[in-house]
Amino acid sequence: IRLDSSNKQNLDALRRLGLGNIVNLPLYSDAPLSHYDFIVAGAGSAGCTLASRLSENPKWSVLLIEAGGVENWIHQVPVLAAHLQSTASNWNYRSTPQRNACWGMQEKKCALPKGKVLGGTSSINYMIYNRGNRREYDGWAAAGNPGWSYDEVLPYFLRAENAQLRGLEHSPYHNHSGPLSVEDVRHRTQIAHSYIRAAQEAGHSRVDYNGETQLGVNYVQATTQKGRRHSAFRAYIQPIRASRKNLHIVTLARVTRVLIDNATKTAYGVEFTHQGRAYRVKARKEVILSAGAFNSPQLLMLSGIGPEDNLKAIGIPIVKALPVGRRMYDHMCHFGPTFVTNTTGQTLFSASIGPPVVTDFLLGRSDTFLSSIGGVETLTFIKVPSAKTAKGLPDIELIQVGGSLASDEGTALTQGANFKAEIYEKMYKELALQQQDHFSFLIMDFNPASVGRLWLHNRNPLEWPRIDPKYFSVPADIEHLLDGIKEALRISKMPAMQAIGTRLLDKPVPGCEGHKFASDDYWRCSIRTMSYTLHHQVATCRMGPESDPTTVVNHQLKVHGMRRLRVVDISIIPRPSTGHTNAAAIMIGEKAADMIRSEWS
Ligand SMILES: Cc1cc2nc3c(=O)[nH]c(=O)nc-3n(C[C@H](O)[C@H](O)[C@H](O)COP(=O)(O)OP(=O)(O)OC[C@H]3O[C@@H](n4cnc5c(N)ncnc54)[C@H](O)[C@@H]3O)c2cc1C
Repeated sequence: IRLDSSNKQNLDALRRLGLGNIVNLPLYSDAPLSHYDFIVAGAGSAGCTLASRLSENPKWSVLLIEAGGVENWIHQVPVLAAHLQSTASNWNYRSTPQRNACWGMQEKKCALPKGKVLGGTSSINYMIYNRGNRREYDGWAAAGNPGWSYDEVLPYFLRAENAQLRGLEHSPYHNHSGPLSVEDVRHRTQIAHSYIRAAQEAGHSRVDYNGETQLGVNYVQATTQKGRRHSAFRAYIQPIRASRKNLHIVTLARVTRVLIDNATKTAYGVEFTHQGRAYRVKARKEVILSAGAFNSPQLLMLSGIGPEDNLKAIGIPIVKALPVGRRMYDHMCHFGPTFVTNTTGQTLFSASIGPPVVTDFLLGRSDTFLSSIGGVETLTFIKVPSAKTAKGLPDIELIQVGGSLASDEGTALTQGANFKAEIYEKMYKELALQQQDHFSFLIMDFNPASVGRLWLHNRNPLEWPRIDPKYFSVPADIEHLLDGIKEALRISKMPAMQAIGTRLLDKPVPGCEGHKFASDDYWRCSIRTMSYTLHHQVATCRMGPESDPTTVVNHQLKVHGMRRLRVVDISIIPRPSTGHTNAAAIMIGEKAADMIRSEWS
């Protein structure tokens, strides 16, 4: 951004970046040199982790390039998670119009937010800390990825973690000395306590879902520190920024291409734009793409590495034909059902955030409702009759949230998800007007059969790739969510929930009024309408052996057929995961740092 007062667009961009961000920017914008040992493109969950670990070696120089700015204090207030989606810290992607999903969204386009800030998506996410199931990682290893079994990745989850979790002080599944703070959420509603009891009455055991067994229920674990967001930036970059002279960081800089010697298929640098100037910086050792599940594949394709037909169609010369972006999995959810209760003052409405709460939060109290991670309170991992996953592997997660679109009166959550205004108006507005206590579920499918894809529609590096997740293109995915909804309804009828007068919100979903309310067909319609992704897109640069024609990188995360080029972020995850993806991205950054260290030391 050039500070040109006559340029309205620039001023608008500055306004959206916010004052705190502008104040921080000079601290995180080094003048780039011509050469570094390692160049990391993208400073998100994985990129911050990797750059921080690589620069621990004082003999290595590392350049970290980030398209966005720097976090400010708003990012640190957990309850404001949804609001960050309407700031410049969000790339604000949209899917192509969906045939089978997102009917409740404007133009049937699902919102696909991604973090555009130092810290990446860890700086705008909902802070749920969840690693995934042992069987999942063992499956990665069995598919030709040595080194990625659960026993081999667990040390990297642990290396990252600084857990402050009550009752788990001596668990072998938690570490207390890593950079990333993981805590209990101190603010808990009476509804959450009742729900935990009810889930147990319904037969779900109380578990540490990051421990030995995942199936069961518990309060959420969060990547917060004393009740404030602890992003990859806060954990890995901020603490070492002043002392680590061999780590250079350039913010508001957009990588546009990897420089490749076509004869030897060797990556030797990157091109990027920064403050209106184009730069070429060279890497003595490696170029590493950590630009996330949409932008790492975009950068590969812009550099001539991708599907032949796509690149030919837009006139990019082929360096290496690979199925980049040809697969994309995601965790689609159903937003709802919502239940009202006869409690009072338990559900957070943004209108009730007054000066005393803000003062308490600023003074360091971590149990005010500003520390609530966007309202998420408990997680239940279940197996449903329609899914056919292996024994012990959950297929559905019930994410219980204090509130709904009513919590912020139809503003940030509604806009962030691209919901049509009528969804709030017809279903939720009355709850907001009456300040009626209530809670909702997000029912999430861990193992969807629908496979999406991503491609380039032109050569402009500043334009979005096209993203078609093809949600619910396999009808069985709807049946899994329907089973999940039925389980949520069953738990709502347990004595502990009935003791607080829990009843289903009976306002029909707009567009589904033709079906008998709460019948299976009504829920199927609701699933297609209130489709809400949890933004866990993976596999766009899928990891696997070169003999597998669906893969892009090998088990060392090196791009097949290329030299000195790796991808280190969640785009390498080979199949839909059984966890939320931030912890996995950080684990991937930690593990990649070890692999690179052992290769170059
Ligand atoms: C709204 C939301 C809520 C979520 N909630 C949770 C949650 O509660 N728990 C959880 O575990 N997961 C959650 N996730 C998912 C999780 O946060 C992400 O999967 C994870 O952070 C991805 O890490 P990454 O390193 O792969 O990519 P990112 O963190 O997205 O990092 C990519 C970085 O690269 C930068 N970049 C991209 N292109 C360029 C370029 N051309 N030049 C320079 N820089 C570039 C981006 O700006 C970004 O900073 C959520 C995601 C979203 C969107």
